[in-house]
Amino acid sequence: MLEIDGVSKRYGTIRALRDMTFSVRPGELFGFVGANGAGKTTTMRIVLGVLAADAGEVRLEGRPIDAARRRRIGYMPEERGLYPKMAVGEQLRYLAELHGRSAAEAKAAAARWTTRLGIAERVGEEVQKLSLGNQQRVQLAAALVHEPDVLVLDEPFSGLDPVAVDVMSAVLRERCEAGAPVVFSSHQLELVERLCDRVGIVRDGTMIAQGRVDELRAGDGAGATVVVHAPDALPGWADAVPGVTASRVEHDRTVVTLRAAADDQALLQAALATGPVREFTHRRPSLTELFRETMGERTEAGAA
Ligand SMILES: Nc1ncnc2c1ncn2[C@@H]1O[C@H](COP(=O)(O)OP(=O)(O)OP(=O)(O)O)[C@@H](O)[C@H]1O
Repeated sequence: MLEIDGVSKRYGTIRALRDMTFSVRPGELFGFVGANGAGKTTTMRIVLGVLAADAGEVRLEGRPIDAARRRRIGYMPEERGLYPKMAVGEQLRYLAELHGRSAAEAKAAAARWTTRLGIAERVGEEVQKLSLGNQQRVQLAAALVHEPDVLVLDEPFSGLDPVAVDVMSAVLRERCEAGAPVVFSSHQLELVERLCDRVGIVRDGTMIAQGRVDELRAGDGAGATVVVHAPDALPGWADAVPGVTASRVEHDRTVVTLRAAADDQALLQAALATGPVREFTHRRPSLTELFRETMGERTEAGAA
């Protein structure tokens, strides 16, 4: 189990993290989501010891994390940490050896992961000559090549094509099934919803909601999502209706988010006032909708 417990961090006057607390269990895929600047990268850097926390503690298997335990983590940093002029295979073997693998183990692991990640033909090429997506595959191989017990990945899916997304997803799932706690940050919320066992939503350096997506849906602050097909309605017709926190157009429908506990009758009346209403159905909010709702709620709470 990887535990982040009450971690705080300032950069000068900026409070990047405030009492950041969450844990990732063995065999669990944890999605770490939040707006730009929310504190995800800072948290991951502290887990890896690249940055020191001002307060709080990171624990692995119940013990404060130290250099030896950190070597058991596979890390994909946001700034990506490869040597641009080194050949792919050489680099992976070097990184595995740096983490204590023998030369033979390093060679076998480099071959295994480059094959698994579809970059076996690139092993002799300099990293800087690869496309960005392929560099990212090498970066994932670099995080895996020492057979880590834990994975911490900063936006591993950004910039990947759909095939690479599938490969990355399958590899992360496999690592979980092998018992590793895996945490990754992402702005691709559909992907996070599809892939993750649990999700943590971070805002202004603190965790404001965490759990399975269905738990977040059932939470006190979760609103309702209503799909309305009112063909004669003008754009923005739902915006001023009491209880509505967001609305957007999806194909020919309006998808409306209602504040938790808000009544849908005002919305129905507003829809009927525009002309015929062909559909008025509640649907389970997606993680994207829950995220917007959570953010909106906090903004309102913060403004109050
Ligand atoms: N080296 C630094 N010096 C000063 N401020 C920093 C530094 N690194 C991050 N910050 C600030 O700390 C806060 C948290 O940044 P962080 O990079 O952790 O967010 P993030 O959630 O990873 O964002 P993104 O989704 O944009 O990658 C932001 O306000 C950011 O501007």
